Amino acid sequence: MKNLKWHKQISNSGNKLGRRLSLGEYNRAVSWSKYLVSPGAEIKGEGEEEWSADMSQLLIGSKFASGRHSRIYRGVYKQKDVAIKLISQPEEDEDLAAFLEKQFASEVSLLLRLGHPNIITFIAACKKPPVFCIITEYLAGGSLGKFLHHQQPNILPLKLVLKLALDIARGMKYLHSQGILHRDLKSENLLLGEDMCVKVADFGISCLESQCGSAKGFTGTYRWMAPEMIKEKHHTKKVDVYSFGIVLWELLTGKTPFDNMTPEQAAYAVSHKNARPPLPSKCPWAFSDLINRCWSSNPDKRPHFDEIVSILEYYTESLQQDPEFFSTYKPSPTSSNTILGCLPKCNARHKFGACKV
Ligand SMILES: Nc1ncnc2c1ncn2[C@@H]1O[C@H](COP(=O)(O)OP(=O)(O)OP(=O)(O)O)[C@@H](O)[C@H]1O
Repeated sequence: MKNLKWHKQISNSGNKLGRRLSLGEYNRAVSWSKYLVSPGAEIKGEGEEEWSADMSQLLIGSKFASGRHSRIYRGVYKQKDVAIKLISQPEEDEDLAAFLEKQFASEVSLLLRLGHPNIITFIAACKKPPVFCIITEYLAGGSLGKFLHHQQPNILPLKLVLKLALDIARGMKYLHSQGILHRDLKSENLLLGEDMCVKVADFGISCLESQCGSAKGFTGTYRWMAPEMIKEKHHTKKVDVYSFGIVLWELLTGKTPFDNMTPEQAAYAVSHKNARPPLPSKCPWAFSDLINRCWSSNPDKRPHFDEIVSILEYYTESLQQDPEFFSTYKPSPTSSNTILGCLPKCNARHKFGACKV
């Protein structure tokens, strides 16, 4: 909170704080915020009382990121550092406006029911068409994608790769245990908090498994998207496991998947030619085996997150006992059975310290 220069206070009392804004910034801030400050009638829909933000308690700071249809601002809500996602409905495109409203409602209703150290914490939301806002905890480390792209390729210590992978897998295991599919798991939607704790974020296209429907007209991100989803076929929780395999590859390489292709070319190569990003030549077997299983073209062959968490915990425990674990660990013909057979005895425990809630 300390170093923030607030440029806008969104409350009934108007703009109280501020550095000088550039004209562009000022126009943008005003054009977005006028909807939030307008005193007009605010009709609360069903269940809205539960999450509706008290706007007099909200300070909006500077914009620090953008999504396809959103802008993300830093802010303070009830004395807590927060991130505020502002979504604005375009006036000229009714279909998109309706889609964004539906997406907002769905994201809020899913976020409301979640509570886990590896899932972003929802704080409140506001609905003042044509602008909606979602307030979540602010994660100072930014996205995992940004973090990885600032590293030299292939040099993240394996211990850190393991810790980050385990955080993500635990968040996803919890999400699936709640019957929710994320459907857009990628390094840009994974945020870094204190102590390099990773939290899963952006539930804009997530759904309850029972209500997901087909993937027709789907807007996920091709480079991370499972082949059955690209083909708009029936899909299950296993689409997230596929995306996790790609994220694991990103953690090991620090690269963007299929960076020599357009997203559409990547989608075609994955779904019609079974293409996958190349594994590094020195990739420890323990990781290459897990990645290959996760991004298998047959969803049934992909492990569940329960198993992924167990495997990663086993690796963590083994690495603590033997610093050479990754270079000495070799596959046996029944490799995955070997790991799983060992798990109850190993009773692997996470020693990196849990993320703070
Ligand atoms: N709570 C937060 N703390 C820190 N950074 C955040 C937070 N929420 C979002 N961001 C940043 O903003 C970016 C976009 O956020 P988010 O993915 O939620 O928006 P979006 O509109 O759904 O984007 P898209 O539709 O393009 O996926 C993230 O990649 C991240 O860098």
